[in-house]
Order: sequence, then C-alpha cells, then structure tokens
Amino acid sequence: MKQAGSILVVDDNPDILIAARLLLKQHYQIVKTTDNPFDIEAIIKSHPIEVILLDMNFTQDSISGKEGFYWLKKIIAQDPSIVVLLMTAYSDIQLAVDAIKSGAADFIAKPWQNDQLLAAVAAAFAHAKDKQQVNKLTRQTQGLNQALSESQSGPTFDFLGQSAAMQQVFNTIEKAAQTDANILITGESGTGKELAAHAIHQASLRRDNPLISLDMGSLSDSVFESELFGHKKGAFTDAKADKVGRFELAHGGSLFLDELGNLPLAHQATLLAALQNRQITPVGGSKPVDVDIRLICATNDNLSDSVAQGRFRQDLLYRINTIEVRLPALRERTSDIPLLVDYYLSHFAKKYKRHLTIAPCDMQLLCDYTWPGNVRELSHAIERAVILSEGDTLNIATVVGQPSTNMPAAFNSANEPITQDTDTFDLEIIEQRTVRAALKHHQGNVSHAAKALGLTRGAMYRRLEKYNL
Ligand SMILES: Nc1ncnc2c1ncn2[C@@H]1O[C@H](COP(=O)(O)OP(=O)(O)OP(=O)(O)O)[C@@H](O)[C@H]1O
Repeated sequence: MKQAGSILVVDDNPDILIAARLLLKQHYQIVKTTDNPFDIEAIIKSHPIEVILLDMNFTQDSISGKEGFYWLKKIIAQDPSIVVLLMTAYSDIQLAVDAIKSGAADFIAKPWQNDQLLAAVAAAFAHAKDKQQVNKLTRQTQGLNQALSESQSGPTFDFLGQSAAMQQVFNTIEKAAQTDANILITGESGTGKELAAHAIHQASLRRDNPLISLDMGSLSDSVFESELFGHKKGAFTDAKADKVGRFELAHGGSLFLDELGNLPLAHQATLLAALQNRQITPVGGSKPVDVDIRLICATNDNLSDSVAQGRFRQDLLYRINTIEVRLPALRERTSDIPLLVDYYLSHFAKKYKRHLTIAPCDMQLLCDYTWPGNVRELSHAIERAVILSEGDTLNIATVVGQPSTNMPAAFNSANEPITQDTDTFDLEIIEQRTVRAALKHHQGNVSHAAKALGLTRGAMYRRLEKYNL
C-alpha cells in the first residue's frame, strides 16, 4: 500500500529518474523528478516536498560532488524541514562523511540495491516527520511565549452569577464544554463573553492546552491571514522571520475569536475554508498544516440579522453556532447586582488598601440602575467609588450615571461638544478628546472606535477607564 509522502528525485541522468520513479511510485503517493537542479527551488515552493534524493554531479565529467553540496545547502536554507539523501556513482567514504556533516541525512551509492534505497528513503521520511514535529513545537513555543507576553494568560476575575439566567448559562457551558462542539457566545458589551470563553476552555478536556484569543474587531485587512495562519520568512516585506498563526498556536486547545460580527465578508470566506478543512497554510508557505482546535466565537451583534442583511455568511454562522451561549444583560438579572458589587468592592478595597462598606440604600440605587455597559461598567464604577470615597462608607453618587438618563458614561461624554480647535497642547487632554470623538463617531461601538484609533480593544478599554468615559 502506498504511504502518504512526497519525494523529489534530482538527477541529470533520465534513466536514473525513470528507475527511481518506477520504484518509489509503488510506495509513496507523490514522486516528482527533475533533471535540472535549478528547478528545485520552484518545486519546493509549489509542492510540500518532505524528502529529496539528490545527485552530486550534474555537469558532464564532474566527479567532485561539489555541485551536490551546493544544492544541498540551498535546499536546507530554503526549507530546513526537508530531509536530503545524496547519491553518487563515485562512492567514497570521505564524500559520504562530508555529505552528512553538511546536513544530508544519508549517502547512497549508485547503482543502488532497491531494498537499500527503500530502507534509506523510509528512514528519511521518519526523520522528516520528526523534524516537522520539532519545528512545529519550537514555533509553537515561540508563539506561546509571545501570546503570554501579550497577557493572554487568563482572566483576573471570577465568573459570577446566582440568578436563574446565569445558572442556565453555567449549565450550558458545563455540558457543552465536555464536547468539541463549536460555541458561539452572544451578549451585549461587558456581559462577560470573554470570561465565558475562559470558563468553557477550563471546563473542557483541552484545559491543559492553550486557549488562544484573537480580537477580530481590531484586525486590519493586511494582517488578517498572517495573524490567523502565520507566515513564512520573506512572505512580505515585514516578514523578517517565520511567525506561527493563532490557529497553530491553539492546536490541541481552544481558539477564541472575539468580535466575530465585525469580520469583513472576504475574510469570512477564508475563515470558513480553514474551519471546514481543519487545515491552514501560512502566508508564503506551500505546506498545509493540520490543526485540531475547539472554536469559541463571541459577538455583540445579532448574527442572524447580519445574515439577513447580507453582512454575514450563513454557512459560516452554521459552522460556528453549534451551541449558542447567550449572556443576559445585567438589567435582565438584577438579582446578581449585590453579588457583583460585593465582589468588586472587596477586590478594589483590597487593591487600594481601604475598608469600605456600602449602605443598603446605595445598594438599592445600584440595583435600580440599568447598567447599559453591564458588568464592565459596574466594576469600573465600583473602582472609581473606592478611589474617590472618603471615610468608611462607599460613596456611589460620584460614579453612577443619572438613572434618569440611563445612558452609559461613554455615551454621555460623547454627546458633549468636542472642540476640534487646538486650545491646548496637553497630550492627555487631546487623547481624551480624540477617544471621545471616535466613540461618538462610531455610536459607542468600542471595537470600531478602537480600530479607527489604531488601538487594540484592551488598550481602548484602558483609556476609557483612565478618562472615566
Ligand atoms: N459574570 C461576571 N462576573 C464577574 N465579572 C464579570 C462578569 N461578567 C463580566 N465581568 C467583568 O466585566 C468586564 C467585561 O467582561 P468581558 O470582557 O468578559 O465582557 P465582554 O462581553 O467580552 O465585553 P466586550 O463585548 O465589550 O468585549 C471584565 O472585567 C469582567 O471581569
């Protein structure tokens, strides 16, 4: 039976090429041949070659083997994962030793014994698999280190809720997490979609492997494929080294694609193809890589509406929403508010070394407020109150928006007139105004505003917090 594997034979003698092809074709799925070593580069680029059988002398009467060493070096420089077997009719021990020192896996004397050649090629394929595995792990480790340094190590806060609505959410997560089903988390901004993604991963069998997140809302067109699928060195001007994409980093674990509703249609098609094939090809690469991931997506949008409006592909929606987890807005589960207030009060009191309690009437005020920014707004409000309160009692008056307006602070601020004239050169003031203007322009959509400002959503939220927006 033929084995999966692709081998290239390079020899200037057509009889050798025919003999090698006839023999190897019986055992391997892809056998390519060429009599011109200048073709090697293009063949490697267009086909995922694992092993090369390479002649050492191409020019007539040449017996030094120098050409073989030259092409061997070029192959290794182009793709170090390829295993090269050198062959020559002028067998001598020193040549064999030099070949192996230069990076060849083995040396074969012509004319070959079929059994010996097949054994050497089988060993070369095994070696190629090991090399691929080592390369993959090395690149995965580099990528994971990078992802960790980008603080994607996990959420700081617990995922809380005692209301019936949240109990149902926890139930669905518990059941769905045990399977590999794709999960779509929906809910307004600040309802805890990212926390839910982490909870799903932690409750799954993949918990010992990484959860890799990617904010689709802040990805520009030019980096989309390279972020998702990685790239090869030299694939484009800025590709100074190989980069592992998020799909490969998440191999064996979970991939969390946040803000999926913002993905342009062209990228939706690319993403769908990767999900269907369970394979990705890095930009500038020729070898598809198998990926085993559990997909978790999140969105603030109603994707069914987006499908109806032609903004989101129906086939992609069907692929990602095997299970849907809908996170209720905080105003739909007011019984959770005291729990969340106590939790964040104790967290921030500890952080700022304060001893604060909250008066029952103030807790009631917090329960009556509609929290359009959901738990994120609540946690920021409590943090500000902890910082601004004097004495032992939390003073909430300064932090909660007027219940009569029931608008998030960010919206209120955005409605203020913004002076565009440069009446100040204070960078902080200018930054604050720009952030407000971007929010206003994008009707409070934090992802869109962040993208317009060239910020990640994390960086945007830090600024919203800093300026109390
Ligand atoms: N159930 C919860 N218990 C405790 N904290 C929560 C809960 N839900 C959300 N939070 C807190 O609210 C903040 C926002 O949560 P998260 O980022 O998960 O929301 P999101 O729905 O992903 O928001 P966005 O759509 O804007 O990205 C975080 O600080 C998170 O810790």
